[in-house]
Amino acid sequence: MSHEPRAVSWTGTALSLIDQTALPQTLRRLDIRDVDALIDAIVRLAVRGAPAIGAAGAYGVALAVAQARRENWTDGRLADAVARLRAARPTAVNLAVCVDRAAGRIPEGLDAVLAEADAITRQDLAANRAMAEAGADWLLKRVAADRPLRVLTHCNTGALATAGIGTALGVIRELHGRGLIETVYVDETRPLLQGARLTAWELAQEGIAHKVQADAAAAATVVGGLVDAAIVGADRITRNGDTANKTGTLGIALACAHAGVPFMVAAPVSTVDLTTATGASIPIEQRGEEEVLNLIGGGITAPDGTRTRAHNPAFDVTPGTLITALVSERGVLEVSSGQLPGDHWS
Ligand SMILES: CSC[C@H]1O[C@H](OP(=O)(O)O)[C@H](O)[C@@H]1O
Repeated sequence: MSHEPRAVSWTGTALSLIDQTALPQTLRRLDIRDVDALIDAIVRLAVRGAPAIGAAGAYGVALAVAQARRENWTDGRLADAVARLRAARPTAVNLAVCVDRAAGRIPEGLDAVLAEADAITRQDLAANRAMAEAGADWLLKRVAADRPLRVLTHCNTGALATAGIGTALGVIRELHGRGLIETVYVDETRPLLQGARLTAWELAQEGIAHKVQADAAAAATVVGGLVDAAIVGADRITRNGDTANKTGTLGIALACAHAGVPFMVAAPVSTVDLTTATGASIPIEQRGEEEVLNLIGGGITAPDGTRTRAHNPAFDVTPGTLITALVSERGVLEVSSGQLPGDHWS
């Protein structure tokens, strides 16, 4: 699949986003011309995925600079808009890092900010390609099967979540391109169904065989010998290899460890946070209860009028000790064997 249309693209005067809340039923784009509209799109997951929100955040700084010029903002108002954009979602480190990179160019003017955002996009595109190849090569050597592979993935880590072909889904695309994917087990990824809606949509566009499954089925799929490997993305990776990713990832890693199935994390180095030592310090986004309860009509009301509550952490943290391979554009670290990002990617 050509990864056009891109999840995030700059039109020259506005930020054009695929509205991921409308997929798979409708492919439509949002024309974003101001910072608050972009913050809303990020919070609603109209644009989502660590590298994609990083790129969107960088172009969002350009929107803020253009808006400041149009509306005669003070420097303080511009700084406040940038700070709100940077904080739109707390877990994916890419958003803060990319907003900081673009904001650092503000003194040079709008063109310099746009140039930084373009560089971020180009770097992610190249990183996707490099990690797809490195991840596929490592996996094929590790599994050493003389047949196409059966893999499991969680959430969406494809062209919709990045500037390129994807992270974990990029590895899967590379394997498919070599004729080495038998099927992909796609976790639906409750409550927002990024797997069932977005990953299935991306795989279907390219004729990559896949089966959507309930998140609750993932452990038995792994332990039952139905997959050769699990490949997931990341939102923040700390110095010791602990990795925050979509909620449900930890359970897959535990099942893989129990079953001796390779567990691979694919992420660009822009997702590695070398300022944070362990996963205990990663801020985990807590999202609205309605996202969990909507499926059952908003929840149950007890006779005394109290209503069902919901617990909705958007991410969980997988210890590096459960990660067989961490692949980025800088190569593969066998984290569970002691190869840590803090030692190798500083
Ligand atoms: C290629 S990073 C994708 C990463 O981001 C997703 O989270 P969200 O859909 O909330 O943005 C998920 O954790 C994926 O692994």
